[in-house]
This record gives sequence, C-alpha cells and structure tokens, in this order.
Amino acid sequence: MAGPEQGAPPPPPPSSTTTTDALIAAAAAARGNAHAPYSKFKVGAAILGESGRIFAGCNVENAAYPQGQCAEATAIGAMVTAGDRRIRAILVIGGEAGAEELCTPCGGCRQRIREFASPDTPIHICDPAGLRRTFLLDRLLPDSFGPTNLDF
Ligand SMILES: O=c1ccn([C@H]2C[C@H](O)[C@@H](CO)O2)c(=O)[nH]1
Repeated sequence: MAGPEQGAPPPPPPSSTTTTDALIAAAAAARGNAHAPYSKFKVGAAILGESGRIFAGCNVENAAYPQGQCAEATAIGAMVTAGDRRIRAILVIGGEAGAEELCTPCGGCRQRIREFASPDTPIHICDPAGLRRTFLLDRLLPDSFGPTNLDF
C-alpha cells in the first residue's frame, strides 16, 4: 500500500491566514444564497466556533420587512443549533468591491455577537474583493451589556 510520498513536505500548520481564507470562502458562498429581493443588498457571514467548525449564514429578507434577518443572525443560529456556544471569530461580506462604506454589523447584530463572544473577539469585514478591515468587538460595541450583567 502506498504511503505518503517520500520527501513530500509536511502540511503547514493551520494559521490565522488559512482560517480567514476559510471564513471568507464560507461567507461568500452563503452570500450567494442570500434572499434579498427588497434591498438587493446581499450579505454573508461566517463564524469560527469554539470547536473549530465554521458556521455560515446569509440575510433572509421578508415581504413583511421587519421580519427580515441579517446574515450574522443566521450564522449565529447555525452555530447554536450545531452545539457551539462561543464565537472565536466572525467575518462579514457585503457591499460593493472598494466601496467607501464598510458592511459592518448593525447594532442589533453587534449585541447578538456579544452574547457569544468576548471584547477581544475579531470581527473581519470584507467586500466581494476581499478583507477590508478587522475590528475587535469592544471597538464596535463598547461598554456593552452582556451575559455577565446577569451573572452568566
Ligand atoms: O451587517 C449586515 C448589514 C446588513 N444586512 C442585511 C439586512 C438587510 O437584509 C440588508 C440591507 O440592510 O442587508 C446584514 O445581513 N448584515
């Protein structure tokens, strides 16, 4: 039985670059499935969970507008459904390549992320051309109210 190829270099250890690339791929694929007929603004999100698994989501709009759901909320739902409870990193893709405005999470989603993340959890913001900027949660939601306020 043939073993590994002699002399082949060992696979590189996982790095934050490959993790970010995997999050970008998952979020971009989810964005492709977004249901955004009203805003036409498609968004994808991907979460690196505590288990090392990646959970993706897209925005799901509704004819009754307030019933629409953001991509981040969909991804958080997928994570919780699968049994993970901590967000190690989250990545969002939306908007136009090179647009001045970044597709940062809305206020409600910042709070949703807070439930499962820490002040130093990275939030990567991408456009369809790639990574634009990384914020820590504490920068987007300073002095936040969270589970610790309720002794959790
Ligand atoms: O971070 C964001 C910002 C916006 N949206 C969605 C909500 C709505 O469907 C559309 C326009 O606001 O984009 C997200 O999913 N995530």
